[in-house]
Amino acid sequence: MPKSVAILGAGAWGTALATLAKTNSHKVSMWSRQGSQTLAEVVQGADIVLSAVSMKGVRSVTSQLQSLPVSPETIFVTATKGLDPQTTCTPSQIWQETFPNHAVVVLSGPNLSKEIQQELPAATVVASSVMAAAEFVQVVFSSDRFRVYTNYDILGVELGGTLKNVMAIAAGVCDGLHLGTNAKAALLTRGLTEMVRIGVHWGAKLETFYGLSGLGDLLATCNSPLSRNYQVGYQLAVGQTLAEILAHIEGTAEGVNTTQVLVQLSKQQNIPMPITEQVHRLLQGEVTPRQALLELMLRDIKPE
Ligand SMILES: NC(=O)c1ccc[n+]([C@@H]2O[C@H](COP(=O)([O-])OP(=O)(O)OC[C@H]3O[C@@H](n4cnc5c(N)ncnc54)[C@H](O)[C@@H]3O)[C@@H](O)[C@H]2O)c1
Ligand SMILES: O=P(O)(O)OC[C@H](O)CO
Repeated sequence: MPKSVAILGAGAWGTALATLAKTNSHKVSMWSRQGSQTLAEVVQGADIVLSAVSMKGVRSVTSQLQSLPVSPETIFVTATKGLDPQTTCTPSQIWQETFPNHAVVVLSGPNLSKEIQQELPAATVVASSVMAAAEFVQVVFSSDRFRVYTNYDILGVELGGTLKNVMAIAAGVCDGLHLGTNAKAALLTRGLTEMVRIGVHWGAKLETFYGLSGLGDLLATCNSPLSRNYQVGYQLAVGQTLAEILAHIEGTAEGVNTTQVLVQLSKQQNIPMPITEQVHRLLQGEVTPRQALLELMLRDIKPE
């Protein structure tokens, strides 16, 4: 039975998700700031409203939607991977706070949009406290090239996709400096430890970080030149400035803003995040990539 899917944000990810829903014969309408249709027209009668706007647009889009008549049955899906710099909220927290009576679903996983547009196989996770809503979204997007799993742990699924962007910047640096496979394995493993440490402290489930939305997305993003966050790290390592990189990058590298928010929170809450801290200092221009590496290697020795 075809469903009506409204996609907000016509960037790389919104467009790829629209393709997946259309391939399953659903009725898809898209909204973007530059588009010809109004937000009201696009969301009218939608079974699913899926947001793939970048973090900086989430507040503005939710508040525009709040004043529109949206059916109480409509499910909101968020596919944004970031943290709000003003409130440090995750995107799903903003959606749920704006629409407390609606089901909110997080969609997150190892999903490089260019590979999905090339029709390569991929898997993802849809998480919600309302399992019927997660299952509805699962059916709408599942196909022989996109395998969708459900999960109850909204926060864990959302944080996996968000926190790995910081590690992807570090991984790009690692590859740009040609530090080798041993170094990369150490970085990703210790990076995952850091993601787990803060995520579990905030209430996410440990096991979620070892699934598709955690380890899965970490592996995809940290090993692919298609990742914009990886590109930021790689280009810093080969001598470009952050301003030069951001001026030329195609799309959004959420990890730059996420690092800022995370460092602030980890300091306030006294959670050690050494890799994130060095990524932050590098993005601020306080250390060179080689100095950041040395700082990490020369930390006090300790048990694993
Ligand atoms: N591209 C991917 O492979 C991929 C995969 C999974 C998740 N994501 C996540 O999805 C989000 C979007 O990524 P993308 O690659 O599509 O980025 P993009 O830069 O290609 O697109 C971002 C979209 O957000 C919109 N937007 C930004 N600010 C807005 C505002 N104030 N009001 C309304 N719309 C606004 C832009 O117009 C654009 O349509 C990011 O959080 C990203 O981490 C991306
Ligand atoms: O291009 P990136 O770095 O935003 O990564 C895209 C997706 O998050 C990969 O799952």
